[in-house]
Amino acid sequence: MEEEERAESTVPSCVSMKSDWSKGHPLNFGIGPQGSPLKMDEDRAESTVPSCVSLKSDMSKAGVINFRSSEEIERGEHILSNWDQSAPPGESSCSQSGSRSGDAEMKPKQRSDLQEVIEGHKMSLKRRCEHVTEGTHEAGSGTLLNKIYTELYITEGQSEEVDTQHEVRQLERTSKKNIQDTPIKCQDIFKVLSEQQRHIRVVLTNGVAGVGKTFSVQKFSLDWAEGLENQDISLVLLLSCRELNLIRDEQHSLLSLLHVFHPTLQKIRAEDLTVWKLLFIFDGLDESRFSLDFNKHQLISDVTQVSSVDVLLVNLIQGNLLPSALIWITSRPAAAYQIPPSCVDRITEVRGFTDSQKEEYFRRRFSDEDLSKRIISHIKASRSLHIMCLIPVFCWITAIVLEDMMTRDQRGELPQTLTDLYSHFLRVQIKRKKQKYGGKQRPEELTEADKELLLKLGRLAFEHLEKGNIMFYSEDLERCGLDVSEVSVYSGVCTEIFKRESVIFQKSVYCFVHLSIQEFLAAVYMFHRYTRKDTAVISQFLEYSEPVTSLDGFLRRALRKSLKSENGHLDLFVRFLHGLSLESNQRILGGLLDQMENHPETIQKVLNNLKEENSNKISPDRSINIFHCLMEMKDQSVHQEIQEFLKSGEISEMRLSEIHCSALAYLLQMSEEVLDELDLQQYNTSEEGRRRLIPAVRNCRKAVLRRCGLSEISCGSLASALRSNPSHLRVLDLRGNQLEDPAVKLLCGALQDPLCKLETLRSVRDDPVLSQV
Ligand SMILES: Nc1ncnc2c1ncn2[C@@H]1O[C@H](COP(=O)(O)OP(=O)(O)OP(=O)(O)O)[C@@H](O)[C@H]1O
Repeated sequence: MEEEERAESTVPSCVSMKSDWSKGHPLNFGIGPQGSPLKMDEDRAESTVPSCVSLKSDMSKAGVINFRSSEEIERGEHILSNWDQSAPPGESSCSQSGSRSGDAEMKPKQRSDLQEVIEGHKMSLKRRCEHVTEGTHEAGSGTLLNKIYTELYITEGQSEEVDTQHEVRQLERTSKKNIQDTPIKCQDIFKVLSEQQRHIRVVLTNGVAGVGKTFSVQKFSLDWAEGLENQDISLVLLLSCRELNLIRDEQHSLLSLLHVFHPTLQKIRAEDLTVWKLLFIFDGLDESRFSLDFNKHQLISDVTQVSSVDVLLVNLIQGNLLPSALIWITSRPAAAYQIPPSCVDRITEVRGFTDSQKEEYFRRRFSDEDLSKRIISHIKASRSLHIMCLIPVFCWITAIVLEDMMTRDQRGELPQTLTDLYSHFLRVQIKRKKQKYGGKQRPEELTEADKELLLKLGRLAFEHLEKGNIMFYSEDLERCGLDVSEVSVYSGVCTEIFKRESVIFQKSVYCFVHLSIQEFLAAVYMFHRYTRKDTAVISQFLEYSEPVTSLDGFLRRALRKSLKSENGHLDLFVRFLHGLSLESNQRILGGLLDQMENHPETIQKVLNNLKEENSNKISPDRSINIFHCLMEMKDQSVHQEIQEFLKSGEISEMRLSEIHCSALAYLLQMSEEVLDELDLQQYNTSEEGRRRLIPAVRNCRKAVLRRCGLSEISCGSLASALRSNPSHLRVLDLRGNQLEDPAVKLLCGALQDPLCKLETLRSVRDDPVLSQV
């Protein structure tokens, strides 16, 4: 890959998910001249495209958790400790722990037994947290967390509106969050840091997919288990929500639940729990399949009282059960609303890596200093990659791909789009598998058996993506024709694609290492079905009975289906699907997909369809994904035209199509400059085009949306913009719109939100409700 080439690299971005995965904005805003709506820094003038991330996924890819049986633990792991129960002074913020109050009444034998239990637990927790599956070449040999763990940028407070939108968009917005919130270190998460703060009992940590929430709780737990931090806490009890799902239908007491998930604690008695200072960590609330009802539930205050898991959780969080226990919940933003703010003493947000932390990550990851330097300079040269690397999981994927490209003899072009990046990623995984097993073919070549296996994984990925599932059981695998033992071998080798997550009660749970990988494999599978003319699968997916015969027809219907999804769970998938239609990406996949001979006219048709797609009934926020699909197909025309438009400074001169408006909305929204005024009437475009500009309201001080024919759907977008944080909007002019009741309700809700900082609202004259707000 040539240096020059890289500096020009464009695209995108990426990731999704329920994902709430990501935020980059690689688009080139640098060119706003004086008088254009944007004022931009010169050094950004060369930047190109966007980035992005998605994922609802709810899967993080931290280490495999192996629950060991209590017999195992009893057999060999009693550590007679010299652990000092007296906590180092000043470590904790928790005034009400009462943690050791019962110790005085304990007999020495009892106390030493308990110390033993705690030491055993520490050892087991250490074992669980010290290795992660990140980037390992060898099956089963996880990397040491401490070797690769890089400090993350975590802040106190919440910067983004909590909504249920797709993670891709959340990530995209994240990239421009202002960096003025107070940073907080992971180990200080329960500490009182200012005089205004009171005792911190419940902490809620938000963050988009892949941003490092699981890594943070693992690091916190490891430091505690190794005796380094937070030693005033007697027991750290790490419970991942995806594992709690496994006992969703069972009845448990809090005590028996702990025995199930932490067999080392078998000897613990109910009274121990009430006198010790405990910390419960619930990692990945977004992955939980139970619904927490804080208003109406059974009251539980006894750790031996049996109930359902969700009721136990609600009582713990509300403080009815073990009121002095500390609670740390992590979640993607879309699910965090489940916890009422009144129960939460501190909200933090993991925001990923700052620029210097990104570099630190690559330095830690590669012992070869020269290689890490080259990788860092490559990433810096490509604005889109650099922005994507704000999210650690993309650092990881980028590191794997670039390491491979740079250590290979023949060097290809640096990945420009997400599909490029993920295709390379899959190819590297395949190669690793080959290197491990040897074989006659060149490492890149796939055997028929490999293809078959990957496509079955793709089917699993697709079928469950549609249903919103990210965890699978053996039965699910079998239903897709996957042999569980085969998958174990495969996942053992390609640990970065698919893994066995945990084993509880002899039941294995599997998942893809990240939702974006599930989305990518799902797209590979669907594209393969298309090339094989599998009308049954295609029609079922598209919910369309007529056979789809052309590539452009297939992609158009897939796009429409994705736009219909309320939470955008197919957005990244459909972006990948468009990217996979390019021969260049099919080639990277080394024969996994049948190489299609696409006539340039067909590709042109697909591009035209994207540019002309009518999104009348689609939220303007969602319409931006159409522009991302275009970028995924490496079509720069719309992007360039918008750059020209911004450069010209004559905003009312050029006629803007709807896709131009989505591109512009994206650029304005992601710009680091806040626009003084956005007046939709100034743009020479259709009514629909004007509506597509609404997402840009997020990044301006005054928005004039007069006579725009605002519908309920566009008001939904507007309401979300009003709630965004930081909120720049002070003046909103809505005159000349006939708003229906549901639209007014949406706006009223947003106007009452504490995040909304609006000072002046010029509303519809004959809409008394809105004018009163
Ligand atoms: N602090 C860190 N240092 C180094 N790598 C990190 C760090 N945080 C995250 N990563 C990388 O990003 C990946 C995803 O991180 P993690 O699983 O913690 O994200 P998450 O926020 O829990 O995501 P999800 O919401 O999808 O579960 C990790 O497997 C690792 O490769």
